[in-house]
This record gives sequence, C-alpha cells and structure tokens, in this order.
Amino acid sequence: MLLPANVEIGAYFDHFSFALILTIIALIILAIYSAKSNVPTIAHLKQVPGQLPFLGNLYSLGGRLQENDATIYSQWAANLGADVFQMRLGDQRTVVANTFASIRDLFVGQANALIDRPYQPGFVDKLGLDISGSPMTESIRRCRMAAMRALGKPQWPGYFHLLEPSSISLVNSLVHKGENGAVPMNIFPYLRQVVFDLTLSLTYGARQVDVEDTFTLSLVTAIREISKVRSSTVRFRDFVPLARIIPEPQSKVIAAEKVRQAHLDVLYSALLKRVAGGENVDCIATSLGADHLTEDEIHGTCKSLLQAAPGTIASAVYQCVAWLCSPEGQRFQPELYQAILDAYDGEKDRAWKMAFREEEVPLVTSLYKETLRFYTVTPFGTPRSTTRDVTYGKAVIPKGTTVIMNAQAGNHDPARYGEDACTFNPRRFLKDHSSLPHLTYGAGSRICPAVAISNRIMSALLIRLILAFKMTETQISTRKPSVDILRFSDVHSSLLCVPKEYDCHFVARDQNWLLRKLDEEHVGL
Ligand code: HEM
Repeated sequence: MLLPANVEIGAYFDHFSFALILTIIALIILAIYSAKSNVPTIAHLKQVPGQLPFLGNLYSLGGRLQENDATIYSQWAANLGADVFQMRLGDQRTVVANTFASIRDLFVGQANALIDRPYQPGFVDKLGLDISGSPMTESIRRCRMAAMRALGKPQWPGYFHLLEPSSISLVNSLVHKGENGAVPMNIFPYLRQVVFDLTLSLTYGARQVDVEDTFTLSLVTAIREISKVRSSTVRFRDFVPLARIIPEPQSKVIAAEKVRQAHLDVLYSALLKRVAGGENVDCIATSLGADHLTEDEIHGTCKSLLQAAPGTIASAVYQCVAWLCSPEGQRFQPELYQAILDAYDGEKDRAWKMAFREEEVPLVTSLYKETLRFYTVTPFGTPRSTTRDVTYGKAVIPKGTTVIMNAQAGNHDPARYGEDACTFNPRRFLKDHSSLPHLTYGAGSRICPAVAISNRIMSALLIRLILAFKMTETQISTRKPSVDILRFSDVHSSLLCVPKEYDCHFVARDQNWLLRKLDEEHVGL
C-alpha cells in the first residue's frame, strides 16, 4: 500500500482505527435506531415476526402483496393464533384487533382512550385541517360537532328537496341512456353524483347537476388522489423518519390538494356572492355563528365532508346493486319488491314518495346492513392512537400506541355472525337489531358521524331502484359484477375499497308508471 511520504505507519493506523471505531459506533447507533419504535414492545401481546430495519412490518402492507392490509392482518392473526397482535410500522408501535369481540372491547369498551388519531407527517401539515386524519384537538372537536349538527336528523327535511330530485335524475338517466335495459349501464357515476350534490349543498350551499361536468370530475379526481394515501401504509416516508430526510418529489397528493383547494375557492366565492346579494343560504360555510368555528375550521369541516362522502355511500350502494343483479340477487329481487309494497299496503306511489322520509322496510334495512358487513368497504377502519394506557387481557397498551381495527375480519367473524359469516344473507339483520351491526362505519368515539344519514340514503336509493327496475348483470364476461367477499375490489392500497366496475341492464318494472313518476316530479328532465 502506498502512503504519503510524510505520514508514519503508526499514525496511519491510529487514523484508520479511529475511523473504524467511529464507523462501528455509527452502525451500532443506526442498528439500534433502525429497530426503535415510539413505544417499547408490549408485554403479553404476540408480535409479528420478520421485522426489517427501519421498516418493521411495513414492507408487506400497502397493497405490495396484492392484498389489502386487513387481509394480511388476518393471515398474521391466524399464524400467531392471536385475536390481538402487535407489529411495528416504521417507528410506530401498532396494535391490531382482529375479532369482533376484541374490537368491541377496545374501541367501544375503552372508547375515550382511543379518541386520537396517529399523526401522519406530510398530510395534515401540508393538506390542512382534516377531521378524520387528525388527533382530537379542541379545534377538531368543534369541527366534528359542526359536522354532526349538519348531518343530524333535525336537518334532514332540508335535504329531501335535494336528494329526491337527484335520485329522479339517476333513475331518468338509467331509463333513457340505458334505453330501458337495452344498453348496459355503469351506475357508479350516477350514484356518486347523488351524494356529491348533497355534500356540495350542505357544505357550500352549491349544487352540480351533470355527472359529466368538468368541475365535478376534476374535483372528484383530486379527492380520489388524496384518499389514496390518507391513513394508508403506501408511503414509507409517513412511518420512517429517516426517509423524510430525502426531499419529496412533487407529490401527486400536493398537486391534488391544489386542485381541490382551487375548486373549493370557486365554490366559496360563489356562495359569498349569493350572500352579498341578500340570499339566505343555509350551509356549513355560512354557519360560523352557530358553531363558533374559525374560517379555517369551517373550510376544514367542509373539506372533510367532501372528502369522505361521495366514495363511501356510492361504493356501498354500487356493491349492493352488483349483488342484486347477480343470478342470486335476481332471484331475491321479487321478494324485496314485495316487501316494499307490503310495508305500504301495496301503494307503490306512497312507497316511492316516502323513500327518503322514513325507513319502514325491514328487508331493505337488513339488505344494506348485510352489504356493509359482507363487503367491508373500509376494511381496516381509520387508525386510532391511545390517549392513555389501555388494557387488553394481561397486556397494557401504553399511551401513544397506534391501534387498528381489522373491520373486515370483525365483520366476517363466525363467533359473532355464526358459521355462515362468509355467506351473503340479505335476511340476516331481520332479527339482529344490535346497535353495532357491523364495523364498516368504525366504532366508539370516532365512529363515522354520518352513519344515520348514510343508512337513510342507502335505504332510499335501494327502494327507488327496486320499485323502478328489474336489474340484471350484463352478459359480457369482462363487465360482469364481482360478488366475491374480498375480491369485489381490486384496490388494495388505500383506506377505501373501490368495487370493480361493472354494467347492468335496468328494465322498467312498469314502464307507464315509471314514466308518469318521472313526469310528475319534473325536475327539468
Ligand atoms: C357508507 C358510507 C360511509 C362509510 C362506510 C363510512 C365509514 C367511515 C369510517 C370507517 C370512519 C372512521 C371511523 C372510526 O375511526 O371508527 C369514518 C369517519 C368519518 N366519516 Fe364516514 N363513512 C361513510 C359515509 C360518510 C359520509 C356521507 C360523510 C360525510 C357527509 C362521512 C364523514 C366522515 C367523517 C367527517 C369522519 C371522521 C370522523 C372523526 O374522525 O371523528 N362519512 N367514516
């Protein structure tokens, strides 16, 4: 080895040893740091093996194995033989509950201790206030209250005049664009529009009417882009602090947020113009006084509702229609139709009129509950964080631990639903009136604030669709609906499942009656 002439061999080895020792120390620190979590390992809870440095168990999640996280959690729970286990997501100690009983014990039994959400770096700080993605601060509490007030039953009569015409537009499009069943239709955009219209109205007092409208489409696309990463395990940088040293390339989410914000600004300035013109518009954005919200909180509440509403209800109804137009569902449709008529003494007009105003058809209620249970569109809920120590059996889960509900596993748990838990049974909830029929809305202190209104909208849309149409799946094999308990969605990486697209024939049960209904409720058709 050649050394510079003025360096002695002894000094060289001193430098070399010093550098070597420094490197070894640095590697040891890195090794300790790479396995570190915000909360130490919890005694008496089984732990998922195979944790990688820095990543922990993250590498198997986020759709990287072509399964959603809930399915992977179920496999781990089975391998470990544990209802509840712990793992490490980057530096986050995380506990997952995988049975209905353990979820109820933790999320309902110790609801106050599970009221927080884990902090997702680069999300709330970049995207602004978001109810479902934020820990429970005073500000979030006020926003949640405002959302609950806006979605509460006393407000519903104000929404019927929006929902009813929207649902007529939906039926009208199916009749005319679908040429009374001759042309198979994808109903999803129409369902999404009904919910989107309502949410635009209750947030900014606005209303869009056209499914193809470019304003609607680009806002919906931005919302979908943001939903892809919210509380999901897709991005390592959300969990691994070291990964955040690397500057983030122009993020799709931030670009989507810019689009979302620009649209909300348009909606808000249109609203301000109407108010300045003397119009009295009743919506969240004008309710500053009633709910004592700051302007930021008002927009945050509106954003959160717009973010949460369209995809969820539309996906659930879409998947219910997928089952109804499958061969098994087709056999069930006459019974459902008859149950609706029976509830209204055979008066079809009254059943149609009252669809949004009351919920009087137990079989429809049972059907939408079973849909939400069987097709768990929110398979792993939205993560929580403990605000104090929580106990499960002998284990003490410390404050600051992330807790995830495996809603999909809880919804399919034979200990709760019996041996036919993995069979779609539309009559299942005729006798089961539990206050927690399934876990798709979450449970406990941060349960979805829109449970009641979402149920009502689902029930009403199903009633109107069944009164109007016989529904059958297309014969084109690539466009048939998927009715598989897990494979109905091929989106594995995000919080929300998205049912596979399909087409269906909508044939009027009684064409004269239906055209009369559309005519009577003339909504500019
Ligand atoms: C079928 C329809 C829906 C489903 C399945 C659903 C599901 C959920 C779930 C699983 C959560 C997390 C609950 C938890 O942590 O325990 C949630 C939270 C939330 N949902 Fe929904 N949701 C639906 C409809 C809606 C609609 C229509 C809106 C708004 C109009 C909405 C607004 C929210 C908000 C603001 C939160 C956050 C609550 C908080 O963090 O305190 N959801 N939803």
